[in-house]
Amino acid sequence: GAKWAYTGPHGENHWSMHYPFCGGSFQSPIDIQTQLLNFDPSLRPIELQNYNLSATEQLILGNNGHSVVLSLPRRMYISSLSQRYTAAQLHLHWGSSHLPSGSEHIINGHRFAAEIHLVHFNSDRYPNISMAADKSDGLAVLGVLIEIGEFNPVVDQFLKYIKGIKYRDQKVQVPGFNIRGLFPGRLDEYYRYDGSLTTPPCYPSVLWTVFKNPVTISLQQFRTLATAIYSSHQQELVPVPMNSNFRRAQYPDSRLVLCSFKR
Ligand SMILES: NS(=O)(=O)c1c(F)c(F)c(S(=O)(=O)CCO)c(N[C@H]2CCCc3ccccc32)c1F
Ligand SMILES: [Zn+2]
Repeated sequence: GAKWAYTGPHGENHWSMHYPFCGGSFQSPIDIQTQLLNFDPSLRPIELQNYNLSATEQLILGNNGHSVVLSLPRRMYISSLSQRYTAAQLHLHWGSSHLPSGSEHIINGHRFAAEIHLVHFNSDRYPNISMAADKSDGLAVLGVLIEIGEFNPVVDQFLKYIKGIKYRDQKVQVPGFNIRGLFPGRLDEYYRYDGSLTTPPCYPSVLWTVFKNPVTISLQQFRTLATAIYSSHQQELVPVPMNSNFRRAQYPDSRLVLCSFKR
């Protein structure tokens, strides 16, 4: 599709020119206002199957010009939703080295340092993610908020290879690891709402789950994430650093944001 960016003439205020859904309803991310949440007792703990990958499994870590993306094997899936949602990839959104504030979802106006998204598609109904991406029940994305603090040894399982994907379209192989370790301890405490892809084509096709409890990465790890990669190709004359790759909060409209926990 047409090229898009987070700043400049192809920045988010221009996305709807080539991607009409970006100007539509049910857009993500949003500012989660905790005093407006609706507790929903039917929201069960998230159950993840086959997330503990062996080191003999090789994953592809890539730079797609918009984010750092880790491919995930299809045997990983979410089993606690009404239909099976099979893993496709995980990617991150972050700030810049002098502004460690780049999560997409914000809580009461507070932006966290970064955010991990694990993208899944409804494999009960669609053969692959491309067929699912524009369907209202097509995708389920799990969001994990990241704040600066203790070093994160699980994030480092892929972050330590980031120097191999400095430029757009570069890829490296990464040994498998326990992807469950990227999540906070409590998979029963989360926010839930109907939203969209946060990048073009912005399809309103995502069942969003954002975990209440953030995880940490160290300031050094954050600086590596925020300074190591470029959204431009290696042969381009002007290297474009990749940082602040987050979309601003969208209008909630009349959407209800549910939560799986009281207080
Ligand atoms: N924040 S977000 O909404 O979760 C989110 C991103 F931010 C993001 F950059 C990507 S992307 O890297 O593919 C860049 C352009 O879509 C995706 N892609 C998903 C949905 C679109 C179709 C597709 C096809 C194969 C694999 C992944 C995906 C995305 F879902
Ligand atoms: Zn994302």
